[in-house]
Amino acid sequence: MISSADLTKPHTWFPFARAMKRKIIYHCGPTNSGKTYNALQKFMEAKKGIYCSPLRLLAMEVFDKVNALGVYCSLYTGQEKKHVPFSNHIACTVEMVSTEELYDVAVIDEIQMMADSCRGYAWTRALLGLKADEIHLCGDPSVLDIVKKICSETGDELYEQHYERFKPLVVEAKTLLGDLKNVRSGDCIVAFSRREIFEVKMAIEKHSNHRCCVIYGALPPETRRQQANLFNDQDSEYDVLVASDAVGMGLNLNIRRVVFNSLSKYNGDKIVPVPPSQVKQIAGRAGRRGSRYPDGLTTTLQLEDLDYLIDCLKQPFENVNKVGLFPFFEQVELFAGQLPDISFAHLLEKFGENCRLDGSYFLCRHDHIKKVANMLEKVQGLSLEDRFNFCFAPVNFRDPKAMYHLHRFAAQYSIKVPVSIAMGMPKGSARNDAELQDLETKHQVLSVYLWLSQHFKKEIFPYKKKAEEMAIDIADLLGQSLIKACWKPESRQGGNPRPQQEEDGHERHKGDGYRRPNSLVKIYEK
Ligand SMILES: Nc1ncnc2c1ncn2[C@@H]1O[C@H](COP(=O)(O)OP(=O)(O)OP(=O)(O)O)[C@@H](O)[C@H]1O
Ligand SMILES: [Mg+2]
Repeated sequence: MISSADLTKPHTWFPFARAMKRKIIYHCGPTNSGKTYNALQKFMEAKKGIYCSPLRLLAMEVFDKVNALGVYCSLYTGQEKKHVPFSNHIACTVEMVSTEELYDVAVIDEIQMMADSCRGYAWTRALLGLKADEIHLCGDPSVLDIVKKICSETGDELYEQHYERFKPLVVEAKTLLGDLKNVRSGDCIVAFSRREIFEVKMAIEKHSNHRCCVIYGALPPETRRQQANLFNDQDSEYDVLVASDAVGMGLNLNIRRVVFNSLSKYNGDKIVPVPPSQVKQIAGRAGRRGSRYPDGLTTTLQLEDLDYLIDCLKQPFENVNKVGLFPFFEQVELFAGQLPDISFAHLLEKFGENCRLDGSYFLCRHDHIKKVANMLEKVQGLSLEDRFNFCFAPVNFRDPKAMYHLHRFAAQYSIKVPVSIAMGMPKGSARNDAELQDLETKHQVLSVYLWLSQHFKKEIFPYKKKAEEMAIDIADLLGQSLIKACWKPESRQGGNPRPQQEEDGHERHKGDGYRRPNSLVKIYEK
């Protein structure tokens, strides 16, 4: 009989944070309502502050913005550390936040991600564990109740600050009538697979005078940023953006109208309707304050999708009643003591079956971790802790080449030889989709190398500098390739579109059924 793994009372895991009485300010509201802006003001005014971002791209954006305003700020993500001398401020990705360091002000952006089925634990950990006198949470109202409950357990004071959208989002009932010729300058066409994105780009460039930038999950943040800048730049000829839900979070883009190419997506298993919360978040990208288009519009390509769009926008934010947790290594290690002879993947499975949780928490999905654990099973000489750490490397497990390199890194690490990059630089920008995918994979591999070099002893990953240089060059080549891309996309394995990768937010809410309203509403207020 195995005794259970205890994940109850997670607030007691952070005794130092519990010894403080923290002031928590929840900036609560829909997209484009100034939540992050206001929280960042407090961050910048603080003597010592930390900003926790859902995405590398957003962390980089805050890093640039804050430094440009004269507040020295460092950047800390899984892949890079940019230390700015004399800085007392850090912009980091939420997974990287330290619960050891003391801060005056912390910002946790997109707090509703606590309920994300895969990454939720990182937000929960930040909220429970941050040692900051003042913590600003930014997000929609879906986790407000559960945050209240958590604060009553932790003994922190909670203040709410509610926001409304600066300008209402207007639904265009006309739609594009199924014809991409009807796109206009400032449109962002949203498609949910890489393949669809390139098909849309090709069709628009073939049948109109518009030129398209693209943003999707497999592109490095630097390339996404380059594409976003090109689209935002009024003087460039690139006036249309074709993007996946990778644009859904926090980015400031000059979008006049968000047009949904379709409203269903592959969730890693089957094609499902896009959940309303996500539709709202993406549609909310249109019409940002201070941008060229302060009034936002949204619509669909096909008339038959319009009802679902309106229905999603009308739905109130749902109330989440559980948020994510994942054990620390020490908790897994303690559990492993009872099962000395089983594989790591099996151990994780047993942990999942036997763990006890309080009613407000769920154990985050860890299929990705198990896949890596299985692949590394045969690599001898890795300690339990090494395996645990390798499994968190941000690898796209659907990409066999990337998995091969991760395996190789682990194998070299296990025999304690310096881990090599062993990958040549491409000769130039991509001339077809296969070459483009190759660039994406190469960047992925370098990104994993850089991540490992930050999470393991430096001496074992001595080619960090080289990997950084190569990653910059490849991101650049990807940018150049996208500018001239006009080829038909190829399928990856099996032709299924890929679900979003790690950083782009996972399926958050289940069971959002497809319902059609009877009436058509043209103006939507939130
Ligand atoms: N008081 C303000 N003065 C000037 N600009 C502002 C102000 N408040 C917000 N903005 C600008 O409006 C835009 C939207 O604000 P912000 O990013 O804070 O919205 P948000 O509520 O965090 O949206 P999202 O949910 O999409 O992250 C940003 O470009 C921001 O700089
Ligand atoms: Mg924001």
